[in-house]
Amino acid sequence: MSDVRLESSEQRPYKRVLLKLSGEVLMGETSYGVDPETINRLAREIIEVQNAGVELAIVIGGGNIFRGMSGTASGMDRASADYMGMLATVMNSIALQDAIERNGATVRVISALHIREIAEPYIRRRAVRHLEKGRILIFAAGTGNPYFTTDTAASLRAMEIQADAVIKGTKVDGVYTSDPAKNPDAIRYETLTFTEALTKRLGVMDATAMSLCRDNHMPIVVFDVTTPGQMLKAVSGEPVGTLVQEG
Ligand SMILES: Nc1ncnc2c1ncn2[C@@H]1O[C@H](COP(=O)(O)OP(=O)(O)OP(=O)(O)O)[C@@H](O)[C@H]1O
Ligand SMILES: O=c1ccn([C@@H]2O[C@H](COP(=O)(O)O)[C@@H](O)[C@H]2O)c(=O)[nH]1
Repeated sequence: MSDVRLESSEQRPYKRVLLKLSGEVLMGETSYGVDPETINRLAREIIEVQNAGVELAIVIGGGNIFRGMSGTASGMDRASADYMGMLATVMNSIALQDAIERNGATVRVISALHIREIAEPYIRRRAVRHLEKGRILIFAAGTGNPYFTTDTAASLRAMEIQADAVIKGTKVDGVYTSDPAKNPDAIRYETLTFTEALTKRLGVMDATAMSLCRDNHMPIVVFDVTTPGQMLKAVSGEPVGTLVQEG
């Protein structure tokens, strides 16, 4: 793994980024939970980004755990099911914290729900201070509110910590004209405006998250985090995936 430092502003447009990691990518080739090899590889890439001089805060989804429990959750009160989803993100956050620490970097899990034995509570100014001190941050439990998603949590926290961009690492390599998992003829956008993404209902990120980023001028890069090396390229401003920004 390289240990490049990105010095010029042309090479490194992003000094502080919010990385949204899809929960499902943590599964690797397995069908549920966290694959040790995959999370270890992601941890190394995260540290590589930090070593390049980028301040990094992370929000992880819960799809690898929660989607597997959707049968259990069906018929449940929506808010209760959502709290289960948020707890799934806490488990993923702890797993990622462990993997990052084992690879030698300093990391803090900050939770939107109070679980003080295992994670710090979310206090915005404290979170920013951690970043300034060079610690990697993992925001667990989404927004702490039901009826939201971790995409929205990523957008919200990006605004709060004054990140330069949200980079969404997922299993698709960008935003397509329609869901590439369902339509093999879908075409990938290299760039896209928020208005286009919203009016065409391009489903890679939910509308609440998109609108929040649009209204607060926060660019989003959607990229394939299953391909090694893409994360560093995404924060370096190299053309990877799809850049969603104002027109
Ligand atoms: N227009 C589109 N372009 C790209 N992907 C799309 C589009 N519409 C739907 N998708 C789907 O969006 C999904 C985004 O995946 P992802 O797993 O990141 O979702 P998530 O809800 O953020 O994460 P999690 O797995 O944690 O719940 C992909 O599975 C992809 O097939
Ligand atoms: O702010 C939030 C974030 C998440 N949830 C619930 O958790 C699951 C898992 O998150 P994903 O973004 O789908 O990976 C989500 O489906 C919600 O049920 C939430 O309620 N509030």
